[in-house]
Amino acid sequence: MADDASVLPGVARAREALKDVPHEPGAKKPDPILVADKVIRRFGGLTAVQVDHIEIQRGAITALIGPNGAGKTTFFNLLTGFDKPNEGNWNFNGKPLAGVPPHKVARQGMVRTFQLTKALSRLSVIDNMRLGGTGQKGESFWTSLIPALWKQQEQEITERADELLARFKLDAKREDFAGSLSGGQRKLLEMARALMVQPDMVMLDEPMAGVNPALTQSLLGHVKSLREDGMTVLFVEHDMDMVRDISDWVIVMGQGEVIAEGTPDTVMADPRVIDAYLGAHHDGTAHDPAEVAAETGVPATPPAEGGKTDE
Ligand SMILES: Nc1ncnc2c1ncn2[C@@H]1O[C@H](COP(=O)(O)OP(=O)(O)OP(=O)(O)O)[C@@H](O)[C@H]1O
Repeated sequence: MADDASVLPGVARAREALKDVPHEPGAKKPDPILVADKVIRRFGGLTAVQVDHIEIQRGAITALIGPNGAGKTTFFNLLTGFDKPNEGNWNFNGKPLAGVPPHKVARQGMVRTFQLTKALSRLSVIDNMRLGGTGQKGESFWTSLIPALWKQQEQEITERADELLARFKLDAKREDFAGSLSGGQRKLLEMARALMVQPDMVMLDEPMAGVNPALTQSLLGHVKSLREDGMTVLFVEHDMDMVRDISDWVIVMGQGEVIAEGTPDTVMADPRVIDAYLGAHHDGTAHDPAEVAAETGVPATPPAEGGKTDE
């Protein structure tokens, strides 16, 4: 667990709330912001997602991990309305969200970022931010008809965008094309843009991918600050250092299902998790367990008895 657990109130709150939750797939949480049931997504003969039950604790940082192809991104796409399940239901803040399109999901307070950033490269940084602010909670048809109202709203959107750019240290890049930013700066821009809708929950798909080490700490700091601001964070990540550093809870997917849940330490020592990571490499390509361990942070040594070896 991170050392800061004793100093940051958001961390202490989240960990206290989760301390008696059983370490088992589908575990019930004391105050879930998101509850999903029997979510299935098939692509032809392949069942990419088959999640029986999942709960995400409000105000905590939850990591969703699992080997390549486990269904993490597909599950994100389903929850946020970018894809449709064959079956399944989920509630966010007590309201059913299945079948709701992405912009309405965002209005309900659930936003996401993408593995490959979606910043519009030929728009300036500030315009990317402003776009993130359209369709806000409270914006109505009538507002759009009355110039004084939409001008006021436009001004509020720009003010909020500038505040966020300052917070994410992108204010110096305000007028630059988003396309000129580094990979890490784009990740920051995407996170900042997601906050334009003042969400309750932020879903980050591989926030560390392509980020150079100079920006890593800053990105981690921003994710932690979301929790301190009372937001819920759910993120997909392969970087196990990041998972260990910032997560209050970890959910593991393997072949579309939730196979384990718990605190970072217990999950990473769980034989089922180690198996899933090593098993995922039983695909005909040669993989050295040590290499897998280096990539995933999951120890290379399989359990002494009954564990799979990567032969
Ligand atoms: N649009 C699609 N059409 C067909 N198959 C798909 C589609 N999207 C995903 N899949 C398949 O569904 C499975 C789950 O993929 P998904 O991208 O959700 O996994 P993931 O856990 O996010 O992997 P990664 O960590 O590599 O991003 C994979 O076998 C993938 O090939």
